[in-house]
Amino acid sequence: MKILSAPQTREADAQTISEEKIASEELMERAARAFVGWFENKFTPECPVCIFSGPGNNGGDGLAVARLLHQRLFDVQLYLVNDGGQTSPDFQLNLERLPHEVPPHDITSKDHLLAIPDKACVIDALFGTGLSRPVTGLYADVINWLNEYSPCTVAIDIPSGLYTDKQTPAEGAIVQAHHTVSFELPKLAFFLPQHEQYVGEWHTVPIGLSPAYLAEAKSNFQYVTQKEMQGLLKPRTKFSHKGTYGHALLLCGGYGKMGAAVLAARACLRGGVGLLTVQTPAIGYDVLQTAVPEAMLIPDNNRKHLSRLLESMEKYDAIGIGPGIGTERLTKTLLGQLLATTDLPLVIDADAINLIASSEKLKAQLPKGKVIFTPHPKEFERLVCKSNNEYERLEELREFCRVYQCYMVLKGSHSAIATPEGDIYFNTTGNAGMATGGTGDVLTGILTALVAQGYTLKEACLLGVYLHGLAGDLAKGTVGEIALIASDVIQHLPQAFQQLRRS
Ligand SMILES: NC(=O)C1=CN([C@@H]2O[C@H](COP(=O)(O)OP(=O)(O)OC[C@H]3O[C@@H](n4cnc5c(N)ncnc54)[C@H](O)[C@@H]3O)[C@@H](O)[C@H]2O)[C@@H](O)CC1
Ligand SMILES: Nc1ncnc2c1ncn2[C@@H]1O[C@H](COP(=O)(O)OP(=O)(O)O)[C@@H](O)[C@H]1O
Ligand SMILES: [K+]
Repeated sequence: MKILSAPQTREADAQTISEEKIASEELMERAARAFVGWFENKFTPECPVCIFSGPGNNGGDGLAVARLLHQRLFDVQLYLVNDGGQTSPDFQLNLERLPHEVPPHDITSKDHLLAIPDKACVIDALFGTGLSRPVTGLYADVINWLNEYSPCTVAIDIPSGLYTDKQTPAEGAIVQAHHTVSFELPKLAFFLPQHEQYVGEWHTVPIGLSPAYLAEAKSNFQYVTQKEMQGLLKPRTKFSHKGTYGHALLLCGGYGKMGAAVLAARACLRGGVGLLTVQTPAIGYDVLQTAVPEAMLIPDNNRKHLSRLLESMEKYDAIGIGPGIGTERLTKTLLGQLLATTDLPLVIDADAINLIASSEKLKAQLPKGKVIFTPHPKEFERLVCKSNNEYERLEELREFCRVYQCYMVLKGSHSAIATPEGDIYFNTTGNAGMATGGTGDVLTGILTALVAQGYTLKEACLLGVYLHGLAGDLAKGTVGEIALIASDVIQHLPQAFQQLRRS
């Protein structure tokens, strides 16, 4: 699903209004109703509501929400914050529609701010996507005060003060919301870790924006939905056999890190691969044969580290390399030989990324259109560069994938999947329980399995990252976030496949 920029959001609103031949106030009413529908599911009328409206249409939403919540028996206090600027026509209209039981209180100085009741919910309707400069002055005073005293803040559309799709200047105040309820689509800002403290949990509510506009809009940024992923999942056919589902080769494990190989191998098998061969250092032989009996094993000549490239790779369909391999010279040489000689698709993770990051020669050998990198932010920094902020990092991610014609999964809360064409897809599954050693090795196994089964590299990235997060979410359902370990993710992968198939 596309993520729109702030100007595109305005265009989408305008096109909807013109196609449906409705007044803009009607779209605002729809938006307010959608917000109130969400709000009523979350809060009961016992909870007092304090609404802070700014001068534009976001403020107008706040006014319409005040009227609708009052009709639904909520106790509403309404504050109009204005430093003397003009208000929008739809703001004015909704001001006139307010029932007399909801008298607006003007806030033109911070001295006008009144204490917020203990159990109240604050609705932030100061600014939305029309924010045109960093928030300072009176508005910043109100925002700072809310951030200090509001027990619970719900932002309409976007936390006030936060830029929709670019870096917010440091001097601007930003609302720290507990929930953000965005109209129709999430904003790019919601996917970036630096904004967690502002956005809180985000939700979207449909307001019926023009499907034609959404279909035609050009955006390099998308987010992954369950429906799209369901469409990618290939069925297993009746007369298929293990050869149908590909033969994966994993090069992984090292002294003290055989667990990484076990996790990657188990995940690869649970990822549906037909056959799996694992090449590990010789000390891993017993470990793997015992822990993963379904996998075939090729012990390396070297006891502790991978050192020898297999003579023939013909029978394999995909190679995954990296988990637990370390950064020994021998292993670096092997990696160089692999990059120079193979024409198989490669999933490159962990120390294999670090080895490539340390060598321009290895970078130059990367085969075009054949590689998926799966760095976490630190590995990304080594492989690509350090960034000043997360918008810059997204641009560097796109540029790297364009130059090297590779795919990359930049792992995190919303892992970003980048393609050589310059598109970035944000994942929407997963949870903080997955922030534990070994979950990345599991992802490498899953991606290698999907590529070996014939999914394109892009499909494998999208589907693999989604399923990995979904398995993590299902694991959270049984063991919770705190105790979750990487093996739990593998254990819930079967359920993740089944859930996606059924949904
Ligand atoms: N018809 C529409 O266009 C719809 C708009 N909707 C709402 O409208 C919002 C966008 O409304 P607007 O475009 O009116 O913009 P906003 O309400 O976000 O803000 C614009 C107003 O704030 C002022 N302003 C901007 N930055 C400021 C700053 N840093 N300090 C002080 N004043 C500042 C502008 O001069 C203008 O008066 C959306 O986020 C959404 O909440 C929804 O009601 C859906 C329909
Ligand atoms: N807060 C989080 N929310 C969702 N997913 C997360 C979170 N933290 C980590 N993950 C996921 O867990 C995995 C961690 O990978 P990585 O850091 O490489 O771990 P390791 O190297 O220990 O295997 C990634 O797929 C990442 O997206
Ligand atoms: K807002």
